Amino acid sequence: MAIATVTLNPAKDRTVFLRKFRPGQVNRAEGEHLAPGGKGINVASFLGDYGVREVYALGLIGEEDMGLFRSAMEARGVGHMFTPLPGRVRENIKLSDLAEMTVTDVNLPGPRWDPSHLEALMGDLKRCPCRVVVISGSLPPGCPEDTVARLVEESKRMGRLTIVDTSGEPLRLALEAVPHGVKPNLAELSEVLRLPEGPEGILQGVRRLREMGIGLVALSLGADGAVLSSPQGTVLVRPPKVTPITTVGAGDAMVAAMALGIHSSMELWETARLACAFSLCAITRIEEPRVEPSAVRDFMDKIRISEVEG
Ligand SMILES: O=P(O)(O)OC[C@@]1(O)O[C@H](CO)[C@@H](O)[C@@H]1O
Repeated sequence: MAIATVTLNPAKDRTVFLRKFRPGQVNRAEGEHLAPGGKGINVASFLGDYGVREVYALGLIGEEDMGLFRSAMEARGVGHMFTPLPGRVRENIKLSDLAEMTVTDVNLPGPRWDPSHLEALMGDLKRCPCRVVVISGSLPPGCPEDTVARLVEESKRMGRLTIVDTSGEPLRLALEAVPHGVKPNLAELSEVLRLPEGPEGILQGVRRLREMGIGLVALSLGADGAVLSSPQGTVLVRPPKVTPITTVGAGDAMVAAMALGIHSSMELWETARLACAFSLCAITRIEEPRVEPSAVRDFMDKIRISEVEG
């Protein structure tokens, strides 16, 4: 049985490399890179890059860009069941400052949709022969805020295990539907749970998610790594120092590893190590394939894991 990813608001990511980003001034680019993206699309791509078979990408795709998204999936052996929308997919701009090693995201809202498109996507999800469903990213304008929660409930009714990666009110509502897994970053979780600052906030956030009944929690902490928690315990996973080329997709790579961990019944520590290695691959390489098995193996040896009092 397969892993499916659902992207309600995909994007074409245009990364623009700048020697130094100067807000309010004329910036001349050193180069650019354009790739089909959106959180669930990235998760499916990374799984395909890693050689996972039986991955399906589902989502609402502007029909003028359908060819680009289909061929990106096919090149990685990823199946697709895309619902066409009129027009194009939004283009998100990622300003990569090579001096500071930071990325400034300018994410557009995305195209209009109507309820019939969502029903079509629900139909595809029902037909998709999957066991794990990843629902990732923002919602297009006007899409009801409980859409992710509805997808979680529907998937659970079909006996599937869901992972959610979204933010704001859609995340709060999705948590009430109790997905199997969730991967917020600290800012996203603090916004929803109103956590205290510092290490206490991190541990409290993880504990509260687990108390809600969520089986696998991954709280991403940027360059500091991540805390992962399941009934097997709670671990802090720390990456080695690397020079990132982009941060776009770092969280999606972590979600891809979580999906694989759940799908293959991995131990918590194994999932944590894989999640960190996937993420390191995604930030150190922008050309495809971004998550190569040999690079994952190399990073795995350099990652430190410690148990944390949950
Ligand atoms: O606007 P959203 O849906 O929250 O995020 C969209 C996005 O920033 O997420 C991916 C990286 O995680 C990119 O491919 C894409 O541009």
